[in-house]
Amino acid sequence: MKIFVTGGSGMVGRNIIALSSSQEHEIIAPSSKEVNLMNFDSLSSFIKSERPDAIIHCAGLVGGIQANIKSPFDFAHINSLLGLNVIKAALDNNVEKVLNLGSSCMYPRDAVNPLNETDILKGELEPTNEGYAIAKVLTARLCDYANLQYGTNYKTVIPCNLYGYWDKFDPNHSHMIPAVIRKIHEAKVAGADSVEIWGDGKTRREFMFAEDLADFCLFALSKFDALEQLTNVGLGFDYSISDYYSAIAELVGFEGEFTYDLSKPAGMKQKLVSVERLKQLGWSAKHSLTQGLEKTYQFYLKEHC
Ligand SMILES: NC(=O)c1ccc[n+]([C@@H]2O[C@H](COP(=O)([O-])OP(=O)(O)OC[C@H]3O[C@@H](n4cnc5c(N)ncnc54)[C@H](OP(=O)(O)O)[C@@H]3O)[C@@H](O)[C@H]2O)c1
Ligand SMILES: C[C@@H]1O[C@H](OP(=O)(O)OP(=O)(O)OC[C@H]2O[C@@H](n3cnc4c(=O)[nH]c(N)nc43)[C@H](O)[C@@H]2O)[C@@H](O)[C@H](O)[C@@H]1O
Repeated sequence: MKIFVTGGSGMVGRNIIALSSSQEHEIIAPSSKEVNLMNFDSLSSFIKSERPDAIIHCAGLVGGIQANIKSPFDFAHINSLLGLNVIKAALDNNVEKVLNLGSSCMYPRDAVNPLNETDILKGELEPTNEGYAIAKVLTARLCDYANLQYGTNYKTVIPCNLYGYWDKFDPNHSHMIPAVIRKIHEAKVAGADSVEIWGDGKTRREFMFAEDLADFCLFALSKFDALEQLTNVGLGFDYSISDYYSAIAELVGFEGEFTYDLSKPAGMKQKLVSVERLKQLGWSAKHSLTQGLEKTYQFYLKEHC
């Protein structure tokens, strides 16, 4: 299968490309310099000339809670335009399959956990990432509407939080796990006696190793007709922020104390996605938290230290 991976130089995209090399797929993954997805005409002519069998839409402006709070307009504008362009260009060029990546932040902030795919748009969004969430809902709905109006086969997966190889370790953009790996590593190297936790540590999150999501995306393309319109991709369990800090401190060998900065934003109290549809497909993630953290820390040491 010829697959156009948008966002191929990002964390999820690079994990998909790394995994697909061992399978019989032809992957095309231009960077934004080669094909700027914000430019509809260049995107559409790229698809017209390459004629992919499928698109996995990973491209986006993506970041942690602090990045989303700082740039709500950019997160809404860029992610909406990317979604509009990719789905319209796929439609115009008769691309057979689109696998669109949503995010668990698109669920209502107060929805009962675990979050079901039927909960989308049933309540107010989380203010810290509302712009990004609106863009994600828009793109998912565009896939639904294209299928209704034109009989296409465009589907959306909704991953929980992710971490892993090729993650962002810059604290201005990082999600929690890469930020905490860097923070605790630097504290250990500096001989610091404490590390600060954002919030009270009681917030809960579900983090999946990105290589496992990449494995699911390729699995989903092979079972595309069995896929529902919306499918959560998660672990089925979560941990508190304090649990993550303790697991990373143990991995790094940091024996200091933790302090709590309650002025820091905590976002949604919990974002655990239901894995009922995932179980029906017969897929589950391979890596435990310990295994995923170990691989990510080794990657950080090799690439960033
Ligand atoms: N990371 C998470 O925790 C998480 C959780 C749930 C869902 N997701 C979703 O998974 C997908 C991938 O996330 P990620 O963590 O891999 O993001 P990432 O590492 O930030 O990668 C984003 C990619 O999008 C590309 N991109 C951005 N603007 C572009 C443009 N105008 N034209 C072409 N390419 C453009 C970037 O390419 P350049 O570098 O060339 O600009 C980059 O390769 C996103 O849709 C995200 O919403 C992520
Ligand atoms: C999947 C992503 O989820 C994102 O929300 P969200 O899980 O809160 O994003 P994260 O930045 O991963 O934060 C997760 C939780 O970890 C806490 N946290 C504790 N220490 C730190 C730290 O040092 N750095 C960071 N970054 N967090 C930290 C943070 O307050 C929040 O409650 C959305 O903003 C994105 O748009 C996207 O949807």
